[in-house]
Amino acid sequence: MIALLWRSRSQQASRRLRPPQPTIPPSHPQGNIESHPPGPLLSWARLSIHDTHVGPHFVPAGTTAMVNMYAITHDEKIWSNPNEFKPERFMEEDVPIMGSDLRLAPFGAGRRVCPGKAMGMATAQLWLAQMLQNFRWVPTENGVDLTECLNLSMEMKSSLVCKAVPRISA
Ligand code: HEM
Repeated sequence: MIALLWRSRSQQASRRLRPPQPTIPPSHPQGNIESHPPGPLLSWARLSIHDTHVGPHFVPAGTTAMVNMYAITHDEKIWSNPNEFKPERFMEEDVPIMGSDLRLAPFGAGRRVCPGKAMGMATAQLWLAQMLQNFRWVPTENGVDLTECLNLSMEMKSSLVCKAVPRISA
C-alpha cells in the first residue's frame, strides 16, 4: 500500500516553496513517534505526462505525485502501534530498507532510488561508531526533545544540545 499526495500544476504554482505537510494526528504525542523518516515525502516533482493509474488511483496527465513515506511508516494497517517507540520491532522482523520493501524505504525505491544509499548507510554507521568510541555523551539539563519540524527534510524542532566528553585525553 502506498500513500500518495497529488498536486495539479495550478496547486503547485500557489505552493511552490512549501511541500504538503504530512498529517500528524493531534492525539499523537509527537515526542514518542517511532519513525522519523529523514525524507518524509519521496519522489519529489515526478510529473505524469500521460493519464495513468497507480494501483487503484487514477492519475491525470500534468499531476505531480509524491510518495508519503511518513504516512506509510505511521499506518496502523502496516505497523502495529506505529507511534510507540519500539526499535526492537526491527529485530523481531527483519525489514529491508534499501528499496525492496515499501513498508520502510528511507532511500526511495525503483528507478529513482537514492544512488548514494550504500554510502549513506556506511558513513552513518561510521560516524556513529566514531562518535561513541571517542566521546562519552552526557545529558544536558535541556534533555532531548524529539518534536519534529518538516522542512524539505525532517528536522528536529529544537536543536539537540549534547555535551561530548573525550574518552581519551590528548
Ligand atoms: C542516509 C543518507 C541518505 C538518505 C536517507 C537519502 C535519501 C534519499 C531519498 C529519499 C531520495 C529520493 C528517492 C526518490 O525520489 O524516490 C534520494 C535521492 C538521491 N540521493 Fe540520497 N540519501 C542519502 C544519501 C545520499 C548520498 C551519500 C548521496 C550521494 C553521494 C545521495 C545522492 C542522491 C541522488 C543523486 C538522488 C537523486 C536520484 C534521482 O532522482 O534519480 N544520497 N536520496
